[in-house]
Amino acid sequence: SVPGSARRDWKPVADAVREEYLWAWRQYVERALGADHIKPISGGRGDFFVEGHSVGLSLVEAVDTLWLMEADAEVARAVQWIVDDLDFDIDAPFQVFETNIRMVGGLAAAYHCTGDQRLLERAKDVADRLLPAFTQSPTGLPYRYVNLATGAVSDPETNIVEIGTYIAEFGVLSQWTGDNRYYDLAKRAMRVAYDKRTELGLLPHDINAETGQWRNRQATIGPPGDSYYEYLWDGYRLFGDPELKQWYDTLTDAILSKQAERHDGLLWFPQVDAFTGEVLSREQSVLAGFYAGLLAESGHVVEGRAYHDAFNLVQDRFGVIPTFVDYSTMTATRVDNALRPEFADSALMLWSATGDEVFRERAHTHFENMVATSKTTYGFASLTDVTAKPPSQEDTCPGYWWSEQMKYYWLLFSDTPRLDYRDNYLSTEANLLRGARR
Ligand SMILES: O=C1NC[C@H](CO)[C@@H](O)[C@@H]1O
Ligand SMILES: [Ca+2]
Repeated sequence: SVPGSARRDWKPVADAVREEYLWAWRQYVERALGADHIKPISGGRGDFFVEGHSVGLSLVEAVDTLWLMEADAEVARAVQWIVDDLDFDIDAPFQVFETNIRMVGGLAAAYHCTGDQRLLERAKDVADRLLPAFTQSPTGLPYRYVNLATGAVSDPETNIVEIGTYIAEFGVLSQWTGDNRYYDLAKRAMRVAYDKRTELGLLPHDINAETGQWRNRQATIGPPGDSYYEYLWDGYRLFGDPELKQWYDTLTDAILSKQAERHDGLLWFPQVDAFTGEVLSREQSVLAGFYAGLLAESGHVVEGRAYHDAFNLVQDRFGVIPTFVDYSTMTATRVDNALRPEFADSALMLWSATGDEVFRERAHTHFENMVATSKTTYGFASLTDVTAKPPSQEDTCPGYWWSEQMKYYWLLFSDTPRLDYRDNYLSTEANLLRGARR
C-alpha cells in the first residue's frame, strides 16, 4: 500500500458523492415517492417488477446507503413509507431472483442498519411469498416467477443465476428468525446445479427447473452465470459452510484453468463450451467485471488484479464501459450502459483486499465519468450509446443505482464510522448484511 504521506485526501470526493446522492433522493421523494423508479429526464414514475404495482423499489434499495451516509432524517422518511405503504399482497407474478436480491435484501439491510424489527418482518413477509417457487419445484430448482398473493408458480426455463442467488439473503433470515427453511432451500438449489457440473468441472448457464436438464452448452462468468459463483463464496464467508467453499473452489479451479485466457497481456474470461472447453465467444459483459473482486476476496488476488486491469483499459478507452466489448478487437458490440456498477463493485473489493490506492483512483474516474454523462434534470440516467458525443441518455434510472455504485464510492472515500471495514458483507445488490456499526 501507499505510504501515508502520499495518500490523497479523499474527503472532498466523499462529500461530492453524498451531495449528489441526497440531491437525487430529494428529486425522488418530491416526484416519485413510492414508485419503483423515478424517470430522471421527465421526472415521471416507473414500475419495475409489475406494471401498475410499484413496491417502492428505489426507496427500499436506498435505505442502507442513506444510513451509511448518516442521512438519518431521510432514513426515517423511507422507513415510514415502508411501514405505512409497502404491501406485498399483490395478485401478480414477481420474478423470484430480482425480488430476492432487491426487496428481501433491501429490507434485510435496512433492518441490519436500523435495528427496526418492523423491517425484518417485511423482509420475512416477502421472502415467505417467494418460497412456493422452491417448494413447488420437483427438483428443488426454483421457478422463475411466483404470484405474491396466490403462490402460483411459473416459468421453469431458468438459469444458474436465478436458481442460485439466494443464500446470502435467505441465510441471514434463517439466522435472524431461527427458521432454517430459508437457508436449506437456497443451498439445496445450489447443490442441484453443482452436482450437474461437466467432466471439465464447468457449468452451462441455462437449466430447466422441472426436469433438471441443462438447456444450453455455454459456460460464462458473466450473466446469467455470475452471481451463482459469487454466492457460493458468499455463503461460505457469511455462514462458514465448508461444502459451499468446496463447491466454489472446485468450480473456480476449473474456470481459472479452462475458461481464462491471456490476450495482449491481459486476462479475460471468454464464453466456452462447458463440455469441450471450446471458446464460443470473446465478448465480455460489463457485468462480468464483478468477478475481479470475487477472485481477489476469495484468495486469487493476482488474477483479480489482472482482470480489473483489463476492464480499466476498457474504461480508459470508452470513458463509460459499454455493455459488451469484444476483447479480441477491443470494439463495443453493445454500446449502451444502464448505469452498471460492477467496475466500482470490484474496485471496492480489490481495495479492501490489497489497500492499493490505484483502485480508489479507478473508482474515482468511474464516479466522475458517471456524473459527467448520466446526471440530468431529476437524477441519473442510463445511457443508450456511450460512444456518442455526448453519450445519449434514456429516461430511466435502475433501482440498483440507489444501492450500488454510490454506496461503493461512499465506502471507498468516506471512511465512515458506520461500517466495520474489517468485517462486513455486501450482497450482489450491495445490501449491507453484516458490519453495520450503530
Ligand atoms: O447482481 C446484479 N446484477 C445486475 C444488476 C447490476 O448490473 C444488479 O441487480 C446486481 O448487481
Ligand atoms: Ca452484483
